[in-house]
Amino acid sequence: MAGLNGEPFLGIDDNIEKLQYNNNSKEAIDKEGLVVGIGEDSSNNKNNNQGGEKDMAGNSIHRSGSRPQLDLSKAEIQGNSEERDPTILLPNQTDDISHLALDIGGSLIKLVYFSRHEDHSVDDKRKKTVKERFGISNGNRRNFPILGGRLHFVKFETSKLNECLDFISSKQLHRGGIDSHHWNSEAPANENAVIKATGGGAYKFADLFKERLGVSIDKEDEMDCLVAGANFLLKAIRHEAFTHMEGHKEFVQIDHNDLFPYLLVNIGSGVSIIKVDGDGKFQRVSGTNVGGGTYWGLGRLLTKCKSFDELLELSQRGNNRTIDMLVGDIYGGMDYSKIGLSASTIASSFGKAISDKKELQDYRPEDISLSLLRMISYNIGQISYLNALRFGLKRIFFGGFFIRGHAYTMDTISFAVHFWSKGEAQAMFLRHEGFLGAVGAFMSYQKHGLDDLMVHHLVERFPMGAPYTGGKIHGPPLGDLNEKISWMEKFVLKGTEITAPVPMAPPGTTGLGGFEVPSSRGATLRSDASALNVGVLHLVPTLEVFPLLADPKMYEPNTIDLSDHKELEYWFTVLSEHLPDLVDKAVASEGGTDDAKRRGDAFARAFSAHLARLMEEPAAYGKLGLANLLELREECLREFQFLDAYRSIKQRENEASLAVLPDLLLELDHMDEETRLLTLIEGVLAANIFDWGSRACVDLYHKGTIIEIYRMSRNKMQRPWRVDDFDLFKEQMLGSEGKKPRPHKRALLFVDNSGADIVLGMLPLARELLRRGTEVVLVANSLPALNDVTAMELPDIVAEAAKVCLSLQFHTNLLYLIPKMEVLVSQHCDILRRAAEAGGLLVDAMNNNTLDGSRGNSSSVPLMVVENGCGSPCIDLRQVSSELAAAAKHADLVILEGMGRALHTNFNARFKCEALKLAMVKNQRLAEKLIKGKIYDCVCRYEPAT
Ligand SMILES: Nc1ncnc2c1ncn2[C@@H]1O[C@H](COP(=O)(O)OP(=O)(O)O)[C@@H](O)[C@H]1O
Ligand SMILES: CC(C)(COP(=O)(O)O)[C@@H](O)C(=O)NCCC(=O)O
Ligand SMILES: [Mn+2]
Repeated sequence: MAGLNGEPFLGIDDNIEKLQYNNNSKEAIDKEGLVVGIGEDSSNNKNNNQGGEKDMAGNSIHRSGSRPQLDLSKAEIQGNSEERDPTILLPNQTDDISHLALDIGGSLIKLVYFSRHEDHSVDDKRKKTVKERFGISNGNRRNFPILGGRLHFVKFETSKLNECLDFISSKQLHRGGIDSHHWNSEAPANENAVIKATGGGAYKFADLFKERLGVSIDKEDEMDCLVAGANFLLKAIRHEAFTHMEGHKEFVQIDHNDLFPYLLVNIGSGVSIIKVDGDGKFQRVSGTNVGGGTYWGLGRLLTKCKSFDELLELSQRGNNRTIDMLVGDIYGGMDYSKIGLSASTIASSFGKAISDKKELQDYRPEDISLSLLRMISYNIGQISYLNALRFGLKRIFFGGFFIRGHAYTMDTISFAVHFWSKGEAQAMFLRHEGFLGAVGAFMSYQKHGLDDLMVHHLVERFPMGAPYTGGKIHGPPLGDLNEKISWMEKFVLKGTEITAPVPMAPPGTTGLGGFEVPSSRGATLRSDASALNVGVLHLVPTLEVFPLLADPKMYEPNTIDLSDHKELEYWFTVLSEHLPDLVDKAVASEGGTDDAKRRGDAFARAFSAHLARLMEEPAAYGKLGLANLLELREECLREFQFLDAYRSIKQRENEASLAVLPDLLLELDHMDEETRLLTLIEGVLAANIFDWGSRACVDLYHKGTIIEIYRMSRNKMQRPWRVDDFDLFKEQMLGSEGKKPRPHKRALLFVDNSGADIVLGMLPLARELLRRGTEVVLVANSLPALNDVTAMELPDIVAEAAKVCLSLQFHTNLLYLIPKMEVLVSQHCDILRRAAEAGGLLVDAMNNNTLDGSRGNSSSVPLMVVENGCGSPCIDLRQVSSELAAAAKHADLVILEGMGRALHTNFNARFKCEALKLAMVKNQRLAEKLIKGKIYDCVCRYEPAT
């Protein structure tokens, strides 16, 4: 069979080396015109497919029965009431809802505010068809304004209330938010605007709020709010709670059904100790007046520090032995081992200050600060333990801003709890430490329905520039991109502040109740502004857990453990080295303008800053996996408005691949079933080489045209592959000993890259499944990531593929050469078109292109496209789109393709149905680690249903 340029298309080519290294000649380029390369593309085809419909799926964490959630009066069904979930109109459900809640404490004001997503989602034909087919409707979308938005966390010093008021006013948060579409600057201020607030300041400053902002404060009980906030965060945020012992931070998986009872210790200015038995069920069992205010207040007097952070920073260079009286001081350097006290145990905090003839100025402020910090932390830990003991509680969660993510503080508290409970009780900390009350106040808005959200509905993102607005203000993303870029530019001049490490306390305990001095790693404490441990919470109620996961509770998306520091270092280097090239592509994708260059620079700085931050503190943003890093990079690009950096590369590769698709299909159709299946799988593996995220591959692309590289890759496809379950898969598909198995009912194909990968790899495989009578659902990204194909792009690609196949029927040259092919062609070339039509993919694209005029063959099994809900090269199957979840319901085969989706993530995932994982390993280290192989080895892993 003749392929491109008369060469056998799939046949073994013994000139691999030549193709690989010598064929980048001008001639080769001109002949095929298909050189893989960077192209400038000034087209502004920005596909932003974010946001979308909300489907509450009916699962809820908790509903507090007494709270009216919706005003249902005069509700009526809109449209067809026969529909499964018809749209319900709620005329009396008002949207005049406040988007802000406050916790005004003795030291700090905490703000939680909401901003709406800009809804760019277009309900294109594909989406409509998918919705109809899978019975997804907007009807059960709860009409809550809170759905499809973001929660931001900000704090101010209470003494600077004016800054806080300015902030609220500048963002118009008391009026619904300046970035909300529903707010209109011309609209008159709502006379009756009310904002929920808790903490003493809600009483103390109510008049000031009325005066300055014209809003009334609706006061919520502080304890109610603390508990509601803690319960929500513990249930809804995956990596909220962690332990911190001897410098080691570990996230704790909270079992939602086994959360209560627990002890909540909130260390603010003062300390509240609360026994929590359930939602809204709690009792404040104790407290202490020796808390965060004590440390800051006493510390300020004794050291003359100007800020809390300065005081904390001092402690890192302190030595408490100069001030504290140790057991050894009393026992002449010996342990008091009979009662388990080492010589270094503090017998009396500040005890040495009595015997010395020294004055305050004779002590180092560093030592004073450390002594004080240790005294207060240890004391709180001990009191907490005693209360846990009183009620037989094993778990103690610590919140409040006294903790401030500071390693030594947490280690001291943990030590006290561990020591006194003899390891029976466990101290845990919360990432949103000081925001519990504010979150609780926000939840007290009856209409937000926040407490219906579950873990998989929330996505936390860490936008750059988030905490840097207006100097001292911490938390919110800079609204305006320009502002953000300027900030990034200024930051470069300022040096390394943002990347300054958070000191980690090294192992320093004696195990006997003593505590050594923390030897700080960084000389400075990371300024609070850059201690970005809390991101922006995106509320995406359409997300669902992939229903085919065998055991969602045990599921861990990441394959590689980045808690191994060597591993972390390696991947950081890979990502850093890839950055210049990525910036080039991104800038080119936006036309290479000055504005694009400026954004490109800012993106590079922002992403580098993230990397530096995570290198110092890998768990800063929650548990870190490779998938998170790769997603962070894509998010960061989007933040600087690079919506599709590889747009033109993808286009070029698609065109090149579509041009040779007919030849490939003809060859395939000429084969017997068994050879064809093997050739198809080979094809998928070979075409996975087109990966612009892999350094090695990108180097390769400079050595040949797309088709040359594809051929070379194919020719290297010798079995057995490094992981080779092909025979098992073949048996499932074709049977053995004459027994034909039933074809799969529906296959989900998680596709990866554009170009050859989708066109010459996955589409032919899809076509084979369709030919066998299996419905095929192509699962593709919702948003661009590297050169991955998106769900939005797929219908056009499928339409083009169907078109070129169809043209085959009229390819007289071919028919002349192989007369028998005529029959074959007319039987099979139509498969893609008919299936795509049945799947609703061709409505627009193919209207005028059907050559034989026959349309709408509904007897064909459908080929469909669903979006996966993500914009990353990897996929976390705990958070997928409702489309995908719906499509999965009747699927009995899952095919995951590519390194990101089948290796970095999901390599170990188990499914309720059969699964095939296909990828080429395009990274030497991963090949060694994962499959004890080498770069360009292939994985074909088949797993029966579990
Ligand atoms: N930037 C800061 N300014 C003042 N205090 C801070 C700061 N960061 C952390 N803290 C500590 O946090 C405590 C306040 O914690 P928080 O949970 O906000 O309680 P409150 O509601 O009483 O203000 C302070 O007493 C202090 O110990
Ligand atoms: C980002 C990727 C997972 C994409 O691979 P794909 O899923 O397209 O097969 C991969 O390119 C990757 O891991 N790149 C970094 C490693 C490297 O440059 O070698
Ligand atoms: Mn990819």
